[in-house]
Amino acid sequence: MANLMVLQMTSCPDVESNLAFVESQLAGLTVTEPTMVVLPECFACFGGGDNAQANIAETIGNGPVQQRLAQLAKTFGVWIVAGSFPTRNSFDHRFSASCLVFNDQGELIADYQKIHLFDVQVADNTGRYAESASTQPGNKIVCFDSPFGRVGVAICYDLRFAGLFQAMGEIDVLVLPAAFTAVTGQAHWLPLLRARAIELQCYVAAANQTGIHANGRQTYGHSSVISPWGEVLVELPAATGLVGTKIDYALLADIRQRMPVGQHNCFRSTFVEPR
Ligand SMILES: O=C(O)CNC(=O)[C@H](CS)NC(=O)CCC(=O)C(=O)O
Repeated sequence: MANLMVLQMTSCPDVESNLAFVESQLAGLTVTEPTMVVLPECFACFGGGDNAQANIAETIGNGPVQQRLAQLAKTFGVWIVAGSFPTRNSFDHRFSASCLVFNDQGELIADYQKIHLFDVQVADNTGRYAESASTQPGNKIVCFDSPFGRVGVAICYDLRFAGLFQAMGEIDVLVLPAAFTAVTGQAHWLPLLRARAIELQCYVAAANQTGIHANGRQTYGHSSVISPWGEVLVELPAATGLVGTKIDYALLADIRQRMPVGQHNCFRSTFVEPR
């Protein structure tokens, strides 16, 4: 058996207080089987503007926040899917929105850079979002094998682009850190999550930001874990905290055996090797 958990946060610009919150939540867990905890987008720093993020950017595999996450994963014996965190490289002045995956030994075993950037006008008090001004888009699809099965990674706005998920091939779990806005989340968050779960016949573990942030932005909350049949198994509407559920591998196999959409799919990806 294995557990999938999502941590809902109201992250602020202060890194230490956000990390302290993550730590306090993990400290409350009793871990007796493999457990994966998904943190939201910008878990370490949110609402402080692009400069605040640029200031804490680290190179992948190196830096104080990554060290802290590795130590938390090891101490509490959980896999951590560390939302998005700004990472730096030498070929672009902008940072990448990276999702960093640590195993329960504290090893960094995957990193994904958000591909679709939120350059969108929303009918809220922010209005115009221009993520690509500060963020460099990623260009590689990331899936990895784990005690939870094969896991695909996407971040927030990526959720809207079905082609990305079709290209992943067969996965058992989709992890999705997000900072979905209150306005767009109300309209689209759960239907999109459920659609991805139904189409891919996989669990979806989606961790969102919630509430009102330092810059006045409001995020939607409703972090949830969805079953491969598209049911919302657990959901946290507005509060911060952890929720989760066990993965039922017999259910996964049964759904795919009865309705083998992966095999019937005439548009199946040739991009990723079949497992
Ligand atoms: O910029 C930051 O500070 C952190 N990044 C975010 O909050 C990102 C980009 S602005 N948010 C989204 O992608 C929301 C997507 C969304 O809400 C939708 O697809 O409807």
